[in-house]
Amino acid sequence: MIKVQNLHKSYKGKSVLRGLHFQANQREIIGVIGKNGAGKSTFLEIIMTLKSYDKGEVAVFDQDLQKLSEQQQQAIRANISAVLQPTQFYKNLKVEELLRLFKAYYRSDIDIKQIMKDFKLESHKKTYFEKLSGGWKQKVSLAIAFLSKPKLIILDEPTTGLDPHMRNTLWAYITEYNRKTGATVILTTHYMDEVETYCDKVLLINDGKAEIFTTPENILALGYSSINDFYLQNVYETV
Ligand SMILES: Nc1ncnc2c1ncn2[C@@H]1O[C@H](COP(=O)(O)OP(=O)(O)OP(=O)(O)O)[C@@H](O)[C@H]1O
Repeated sequence: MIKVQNLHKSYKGKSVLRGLHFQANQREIIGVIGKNGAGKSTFLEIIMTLKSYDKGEVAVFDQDLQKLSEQQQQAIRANISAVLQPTQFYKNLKVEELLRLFKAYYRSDIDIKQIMKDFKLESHKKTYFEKLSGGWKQKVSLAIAFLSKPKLIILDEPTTGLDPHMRNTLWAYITEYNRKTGATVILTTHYMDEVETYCDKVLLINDGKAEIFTTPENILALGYSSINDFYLQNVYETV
């Protein structure tokens, strides 16, 4: 699905990624972790073809991103979905209307009633998006992301700000969607319990590189009591 070799990216001389290696196969759920500012979002945006990079190779669906025309990049984007940042555009629409709009946009055959049930959105289906709390907005954005039936789904901190029930609902949907469709899911998170419970692999970005890229089981087999314990012992706090 994705192969990244020796990826380098800097912003105005500030080096963020410095030789990152990564690979994602079909059906994998991969958690990307690392300190604030480690470069996780930058990495996801590069894979999504939203950001350029300075050096290295990034292949998505077997195609080298740097060799693609704008049109070919569009074709790749059609198979990727991401959590959309809510914009002004959402403001004057009710939850159900928004979902119907995106269903039409993606020409999706997903049943709106079903997706509202899966994400437990029914009680707010007639609420205007702008009136929802932050967590509910996040949940609706996630439901929209799944509407396009992507082969690759990229989620930047999808559970930040969600209460435990909402986190549970979201993870139930991610794992079920992954099981049913074989889609690959790559997400960033600061919750190490999510990595331990739900992810097939974990990528720790530290000093611009993949400090670790393996299964949570392999990390625990090294003797750590949890992924959180591993993180705290290996990633030094920025002071
Ligand atoms: N457009 C930009 N221009 C300049 N610097 C940027 C830009 N985007 C990100 N950066 C810098 O690059 C570094 C990595 O940012 P990035 O958002 O990728 O980190 P992150 O790991 O996702 O952080 P967090 O966990 O806080 O969300 C940070 O120091 C950030 O300030």
